[in-house]
Amino acid sequence: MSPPLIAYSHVSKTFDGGRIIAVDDVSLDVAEGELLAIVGGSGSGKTTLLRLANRLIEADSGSITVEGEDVRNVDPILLRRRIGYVFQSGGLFPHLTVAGNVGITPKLLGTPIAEISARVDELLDLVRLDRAPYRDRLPHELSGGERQRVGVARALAARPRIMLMDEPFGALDPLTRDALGDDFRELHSKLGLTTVMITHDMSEAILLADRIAVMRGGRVLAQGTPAELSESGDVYVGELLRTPRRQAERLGALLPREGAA
Ligand SMILES: Nc1ncnc2c1ncn2[C@@H]1O[C@H](COP(=O)(O)OP(=O)(O)OP(=O)(O)O)[C@@H](O)[C@H]1O
Repeated sequence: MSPPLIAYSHVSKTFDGGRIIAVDDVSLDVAEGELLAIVGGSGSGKTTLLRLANRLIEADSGSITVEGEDVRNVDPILLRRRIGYVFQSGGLFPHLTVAGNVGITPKLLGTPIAEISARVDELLDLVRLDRAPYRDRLPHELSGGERQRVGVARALAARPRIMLMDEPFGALDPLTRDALGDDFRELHSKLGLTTVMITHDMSEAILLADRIAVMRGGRVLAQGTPAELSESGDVYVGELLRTPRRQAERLGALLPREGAA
């Protein structure tokens, strides 16, 4: 088996002079080509764990390797160029157009203007946004789903092998969320990405991810495929896993059968 693309080994991070333990002795491997979902309640340490990988946050102890290199030995700017990052709310620059946002990294890298323009078109195609109507719009002229598509396009601009996504579809209506989730899963496979995606929604994690890590109180309680997670004796993990099935059963009982409506 090839070595993990991202590996956390006994990583801890505290804030506020040690009073807040955000990440507590976490060891976690992300294999090449894998889509790993991190699931957990608010404040369980998901975002902190994600941002430790691209050094938006520095660990107190333990080690993190990305593509075999200890992140402490890599210049943070170069590291972030290798790792796409998608924010919960898109995180777009409000004063830049869609093309400006998507092309910002190639521009910073000194790419010639004509090439940037072609790359922007290519990226908009990848995330299924029509070029003509969207290129020149500002972020506030987009729907939430469109903003997230632009956020994904921008994160892919420097052709990273790794994508970190912080609740990318969390604030969207269920249909848009499903469509974006499916589209991203396809992109992930097509581009051969390795992705770590935060979600608080176990159904989304089961549907999209290859493996799931469950966090609570800064610790990873369990990790594995849904089948492996169901073997975990942890009560909280069991509760999280039962929720989607319970919802499906209740909906199944309440909704008329397809065709009968
Ligand atoms: N910069 C910071 N300064 C102080 N405390 C912080 C900081 N960042 C995070 N924390 C605390 O660390 C803990 C973990 O936060 P984190 O944002 O990683 O959780 P999360 O699981 O991503 O939450 P959410 O789902 O609400 O985004 C929380 O108690 C949070 O208040």
